[in-house]
Amino acid sequence: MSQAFDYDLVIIGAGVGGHGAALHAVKCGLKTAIVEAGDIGGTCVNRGCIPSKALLAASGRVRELRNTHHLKSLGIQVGDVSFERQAIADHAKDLVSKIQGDMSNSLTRLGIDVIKGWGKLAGEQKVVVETASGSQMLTAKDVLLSTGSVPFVPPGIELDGKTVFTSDEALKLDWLPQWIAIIGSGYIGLEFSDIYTALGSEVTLIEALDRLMPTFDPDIAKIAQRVLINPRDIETKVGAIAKTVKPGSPVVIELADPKTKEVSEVLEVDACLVATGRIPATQNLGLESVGVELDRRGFIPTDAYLAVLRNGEPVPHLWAIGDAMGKMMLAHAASAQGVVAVENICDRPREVNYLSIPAAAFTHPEVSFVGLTEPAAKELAEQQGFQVGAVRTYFKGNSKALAEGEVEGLAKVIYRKDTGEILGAHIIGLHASDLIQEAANAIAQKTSVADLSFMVHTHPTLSEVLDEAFKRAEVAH
Ligand SMILES: Cc1cc2nc3c(=O)[nH]c(=O)nc-3n(C[C@H](O)[C@H](O)[C@H](O)COP(=O)(O)OP(=O)(O)OC[C@H]3O[C@@H](n4cnc5c(N)ncnc54)[C@H](O)[C@@H]3O)c2cc1C
Ligand SMILES: NC(=O)c1ccc[n+]([C@@H]2O[C@H](COP(=O)([O-])OP(=O)(O)OC[C@H]3O[C@@H](n4cnc5c(N)ncnc54)[C@H](O)[C@@H]3O)[C@@H](O)[C@H]2O)c1
Repeated sequence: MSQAFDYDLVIIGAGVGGHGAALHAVKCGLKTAIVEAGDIGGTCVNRGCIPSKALLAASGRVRELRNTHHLKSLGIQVGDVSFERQAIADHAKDLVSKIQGDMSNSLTRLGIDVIKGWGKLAGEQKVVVETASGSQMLTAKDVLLSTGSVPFVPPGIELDGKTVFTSDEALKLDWLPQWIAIIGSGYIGLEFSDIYTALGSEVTLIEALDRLMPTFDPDIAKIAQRVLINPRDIETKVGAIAKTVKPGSPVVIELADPKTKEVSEVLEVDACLVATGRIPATQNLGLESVGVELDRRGFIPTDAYLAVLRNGEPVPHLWAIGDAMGKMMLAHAASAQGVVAVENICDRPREVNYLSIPAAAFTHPEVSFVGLTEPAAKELAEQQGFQVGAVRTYFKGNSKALAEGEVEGLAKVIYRKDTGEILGAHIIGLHASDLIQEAANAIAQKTSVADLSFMVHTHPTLSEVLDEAFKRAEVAH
């Protein structure tokens, strides 16, 4: 370490992004400190991935055990299935404390200084931390910003945290409303529709765009509508914005046309979950002390190497990752960026390949994807002059899915017909979130579908759904 600085690296924000960066920094021999104003683990561990997956796991079991038709087809009968709301909530809470504790221990075990307080830049290579016992100035050769994001609440929507709330409160599962409106059909809207309907609530899903799940590949969205929405107690309002939401009993929601803003309908429900996206937590970070301006949407501007930009040029020794820079708001994207930023700090230039980063919605069944949708792949093909192939394989033709009696599902692989390179893969079906990894690795390594078709998959497994797609792809020789 250079003697001129307190640390080689100071990281502001100990979410999964900051944590991943800190662990890699130690591996690279950097003397590291991490500053955290709230709970170690940030959104993902405390108010995101972890508690939501715990609620999905428990509510998913309730759904499964109440599906007498499915159980009967396997020769099983069960009596009445009941659950304790508070016990399910405690499962999520306990998991959060366990993982938060494990993360804190991993930092201290590796000799990383954890400084509790609000961190902000105080000029180049300087961070000031407002701690409970006063302010502390730190100097560092490099500074990494990983301050994450918070829920976005559109104007006109009033939160009270009890009847109108965001995922921050919903994850506590303090009560189960009989009728809940969920605004937004993105990841949070979809996962919470799964949780609430499994536990017996009626859901009204409100989406501003003209189709539900607007970011999914159209074929997948169609099946998702058929298996995740239609058979459940979910009413949908598509092409409608929640213009105003007033908390209380009942919660009153004015729906309006997104273009004219004219009120078209008024709903009275027991509760409302606002799941309309997230905004970066980038205020009061002292960015002005180094002359950096946030972009139009409040994200920290960065280049491909994750260096923070000032008037389009990298600021020396200042880096940003994760939800705060907003390239892909996912936990594993944030930690991958953390590793890449540290590599760049160590003068080993590296970029993140976003096309190979998979994403999943952990509904029942799950939805996952990596790379481009078919319309996006076709657009690229037109620009670059190549042909796109798309193969679809169905879970109903897979022995393992048949044995499980879980046959709803589709895998779709989109590829270049000339090179066989995979451009995108999309799956809906049992364990889709695990299955997508093979396609993600293939994209990262540019493996052709022709080569993948020779790789041997265990029989009988769900992985054969993708195997069949690789074998059916037609690549020019
Ligand atoms: C309900 C929900 C479910 C989700 N599920 C998934 C999922 O299944 N899979 C997935 O990949 N992603 C999921 N996400 C997204 C995921 O949580 C985020 O992408 C991820 O947490 C981003 O990590 P980060 O490190 O960039 O930021 P964060 O996790 O938000 O961490 C930032 C940290 O910085 C701290 N901080 C901020 N400013 C300062 C400051 N000035 N000084 C000191 N500390 C500061 C904050 O307190 C926070 O702890 C989910 C999100 C939500 C809301
Ligand atoms: N499984 C996962 O990986 C997972 C799970 C949950 C959250 N997340 C992350 O958290 C972030 C936030 O999730 P999210 O679901 O809130 O955001 P999102 O951006 O995925 O979806 C928000 C949806 O709300 C709609 N919308 C916005 N304003 C509206 C309005 N006024 N009325 C009606 N509809 C409106 C949008 O059109 C969009 O479809 C995402 O970026 C996601 O990456 C990931």
